[in-house]
Amino acid sequence: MRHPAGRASGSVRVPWGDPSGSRRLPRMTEPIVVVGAALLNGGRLLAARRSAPPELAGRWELPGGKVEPGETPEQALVRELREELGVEAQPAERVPGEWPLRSDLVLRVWTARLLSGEPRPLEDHDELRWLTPDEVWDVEWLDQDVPAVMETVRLAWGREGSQAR
Ligand SMILES: Nc1nc2c([nH]c(=O)n2[C@H]2C[C@H](O)[C@@H](COP(=O)(O)OP(=O)(O)OP(=O)(O)O)O2)c(=O)[nH]1
Repeated sequence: MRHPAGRASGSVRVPWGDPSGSRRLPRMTEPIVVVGAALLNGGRLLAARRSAPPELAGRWELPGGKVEPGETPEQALVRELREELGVEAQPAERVPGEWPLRSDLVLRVWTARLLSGEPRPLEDHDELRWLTPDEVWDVEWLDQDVPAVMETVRLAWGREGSQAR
């Protein structure tokens, strides 16, 4: 029996129903990288509250967005912070780890330094907060961001990212 996927994708050969007997496996697609900025200034971390889509609205995240083709994650971070917050920032250090967001998206985080401007929620967000280490768990982060924020806290402030509020 020929699998429907075999008909749908002309260029990818599947081992079943292939008269040439090719054993090439279907190509796996790489997830799109979403770069999150752990923007730090004066010992505080910037958190942004999403305004869309409805299933994410009201929850807090690290500002950023998808890396576009031909861009490095660091370039994407600078572009996204300019677009979303109207600031100039400089990426500093990669926060170790990566966190799946959906099957096709993965979150990677860099710390970043604010170079100029005062962040304003221009796109995708309706509120911003600069959080001290003691306030970092006062906002309701997106569930998938919690481990990323824990690692960020560890790297930036050298403490355990305990979720104790
Ligand atoms: N920026 C950002 N997005 C996150 C985080 N956590 C999380 O689940 N996401 C999700 C929300 C979105 O589905 C996706 C990022 O898309 P986006 O809408 O912010 O990125 P973008 O500006 O490049 O989007 P687009 O409208 O151009 O497609 O990742 C996070 O900490 N930061």
